[in-house]
Amino acid sequence: MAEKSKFIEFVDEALEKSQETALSSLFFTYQGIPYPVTMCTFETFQALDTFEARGDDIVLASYPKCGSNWILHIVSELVFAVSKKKYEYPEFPVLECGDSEKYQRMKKFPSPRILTTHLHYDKLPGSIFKNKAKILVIFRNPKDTAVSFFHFHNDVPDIPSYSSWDEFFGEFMKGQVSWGSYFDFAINWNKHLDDDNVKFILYEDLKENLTAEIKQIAEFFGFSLTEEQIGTISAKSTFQAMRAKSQDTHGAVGPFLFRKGEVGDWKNLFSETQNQEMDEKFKKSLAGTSLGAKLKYESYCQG
Ligand SMILES: Nc1ncnc2c1ncn2[C@@H]1O[C@H](COP(=O)(O)OS(=O)(=O)O)[C@@H](OP(=O)(O)O)[C@H]1O
Repeated sequence: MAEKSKFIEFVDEALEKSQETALSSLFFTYQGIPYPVTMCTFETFQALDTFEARGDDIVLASYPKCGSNWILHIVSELVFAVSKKKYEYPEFPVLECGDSEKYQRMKKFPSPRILTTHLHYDKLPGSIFKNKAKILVIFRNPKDTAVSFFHFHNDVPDIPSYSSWDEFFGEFMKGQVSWGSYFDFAINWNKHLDDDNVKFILYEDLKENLTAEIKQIAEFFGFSLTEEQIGTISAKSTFQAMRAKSQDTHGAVGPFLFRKGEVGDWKNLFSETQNQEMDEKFKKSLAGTSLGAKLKYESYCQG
């Protein structure tokens, strides 16, 4: 049997810890943001300051459930296409997850290193900016994000469940979920989406025109690929293709992580009152901002 990847090894350990963790003790707070004790530690956050980014690191930033694994797959395939070397994850790719020694080990990893993160913009290690690593940030509409987050908790047998969608919705709106508030995350990123070395993409655009978006991602990272190569990567990056392989790539959690992959699933769970509450929150926090426009809220969250 093939050796377990670092990715699956880490996920399996987190699931094991989750079995013994009640929802009420799932989170610890670091610098005002709740994180799951099953994946993050205080010591690792302290050690994060020692992380030395490189100019050729590839940083993939997102709030949970916005398509992090999707862009990780796409970018890994792009790296593979240009280097002809399969990108192996020497560590669990989420920068802030794992033991506190990981940043020392990472010093030895060859470039380009692909790092994913759910950290809010102002919590990212300063060396990422100082050394001008490129950051691809993916956003998804907040209603589908919340629904995906809820299902992940309640569908994966070992992860602590909420008593109901209504309970989860309340916690999501308060930002009392892993990696904190979607809206704070968005507000934090809003001013930086047009910064040098930052590229914004929208889950819904990726869904609508995968090939064109992959081309743009390749251009952003300076990867030169033929139309044919882009087409091949696009075919391998559809929801169906990724879900079919999810057990091999992500272990037991795979089929739960690649759950539905649709736009508009929120219509199956949101009540009218919840719709109004989120629309109001969006209006107060993001409407009229650059990110607010980029999210195309009216198209994806209303009607
Ligand atoms: N290829 C492709 N096409 C469309 N949608 C996709 C794809 N890959 C992942 N996904 C969907 O992304 C959701 C999981 O998001 P993340 O990978 O960010 O999750 S995590 O925060 O890292 O756990 C989760 O959304 P839901 O299906 O709505 O739950 C995944 O299905």
